[in-house]
Amino acid sequence: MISFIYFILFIIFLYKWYYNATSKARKSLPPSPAKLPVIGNLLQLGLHPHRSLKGLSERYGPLMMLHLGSVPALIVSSADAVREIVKNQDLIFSSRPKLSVMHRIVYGSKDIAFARYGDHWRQVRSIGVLQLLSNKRVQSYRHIREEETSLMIEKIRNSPSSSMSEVNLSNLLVSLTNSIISRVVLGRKYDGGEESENFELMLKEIGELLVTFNPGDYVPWLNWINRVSGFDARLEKVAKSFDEFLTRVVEEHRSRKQGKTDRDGSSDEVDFVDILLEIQRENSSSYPIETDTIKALIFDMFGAGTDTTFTALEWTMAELLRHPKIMEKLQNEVRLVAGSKLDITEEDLEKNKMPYLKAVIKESLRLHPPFPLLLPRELTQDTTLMGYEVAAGTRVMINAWAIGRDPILWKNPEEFHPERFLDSGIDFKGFDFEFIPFGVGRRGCPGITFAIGVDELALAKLMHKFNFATQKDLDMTEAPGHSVHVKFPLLVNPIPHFASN
Ligand code: HEM
Repeated sequence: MISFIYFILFIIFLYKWYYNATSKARKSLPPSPAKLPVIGNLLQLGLHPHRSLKGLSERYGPLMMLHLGSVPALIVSSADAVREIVKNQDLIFSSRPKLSVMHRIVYGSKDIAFARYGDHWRQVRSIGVLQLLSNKRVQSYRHIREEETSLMIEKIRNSPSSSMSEVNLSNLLVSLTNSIISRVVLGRKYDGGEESENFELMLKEIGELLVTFNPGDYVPWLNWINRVSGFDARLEKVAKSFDEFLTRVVEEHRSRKQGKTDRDGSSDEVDFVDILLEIQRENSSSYPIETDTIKALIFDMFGAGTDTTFTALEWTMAELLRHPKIMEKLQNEVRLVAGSKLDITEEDLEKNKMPYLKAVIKESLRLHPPFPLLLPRELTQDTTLMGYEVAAGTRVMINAWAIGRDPILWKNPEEFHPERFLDSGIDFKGFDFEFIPFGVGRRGCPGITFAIGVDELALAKLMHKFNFATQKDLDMTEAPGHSVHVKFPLLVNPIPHFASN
């Protein structure tokens, strides 16, 4: 009998010990919503993951762990957690996961945006920051921004429907950003003709593949679905066409350098392809740059640069159309600076001559960051973050959209109120963790100067030249996707402003 009692006591002891040990371990993991077998929390992401994740983080906290199929994902939804990452652990949070579509398109992640952290990324990032996107280089393309924005104004003015019915402003903004990036990167525009149509179709197809749910990225043994559904075949086809296009672009630039051909209608200025080929020719670095890397970098400039720059402008215009008083205040500022001049130039934007314009763009980026979840990161080492243990290999998603609407950080966060940025000193360069539309740390966006240069000038010119009938009930529904657009194109009624025309 006594041995039986000892046996029971021993079992109770074992149970208590096991319970304590496991609950201790459980306590140190970030909280997690319940998950389904195989697919984990994938269904909980919904069509607009930034919104669903904000809802979940209000229940589970600013650091939570989800399981996207078999991929563990840490969701970061507070400025404090971002501060802790950037200040103390940036290095181990600076890699990217392998995403199959991008990996195939950019030659096995040889670009900047999707390269894993390491020597290759350091090399291409420094080329991007120092050679392609430096302030000086961006400044040298000023005439392209001025010409293309003037062309957009002309198109609106000459549009047959102008002042009578609707102009599709979204299309014009896409075409503006595409034209600027094409001229800067490739040396010429692709507008009109078969080549341009193919180019646009390729970009569209890649965009569609990127937003198509890819089960193999989350549950590797479901990879076969992509083969059966035709997804893999589509990806192969567009990757091949894009490679053929980029090969032609590179060859054209090489032979032009050797004096073999003249480019029709293009200027002699140096574009990004010229710069990259020059770096390859010089071969001065210890890390020679392959032609595939050049092609991957060209893709990056389009992939990371066009959609985002256009989306930021589109949301800004959408908010202005809904807020007539704010639009009027902005028009007054721009028209006052322009004075009797017929055209706004970049000089008019220098030295903070248009503080309200800057505040309007910031406020729009706060409410509508084009990449609401930034770009995904991957943790390279086991770590402890704010008391929670997180394992190497965990995907990290930072909800910039939720942070920009956090009521603890922002007064009336859902309101479009640009005045909050006047005299506040808060900027988007990655040092103010409550406002991070361009990301943070080592992997933060290197294209800020480029993007803001285009957006400020385009917005100032639109405000200078036109009045727009306001649309208080404008549909602000978001389209699903990695970069989040207004779902329906902006149709506007521009009325030329007499004094500035
Ligand atoms: C309003 C416009 C833009 C927005 C909102 C934006 C936003 C972002 C964000 C959120 C990231 C990820 C940052 C992170 O992981 O912390 C990023 C990365 C990047 N962006 Fe931008 N971007 C814009 C325009 C541009 C432009 C115009 C270019 C180039 C022409 C560009 C090139 C890149 C590149 C190369 C990366 C990858 C950086 C890396 O992984 O090291 N972006 N951008």
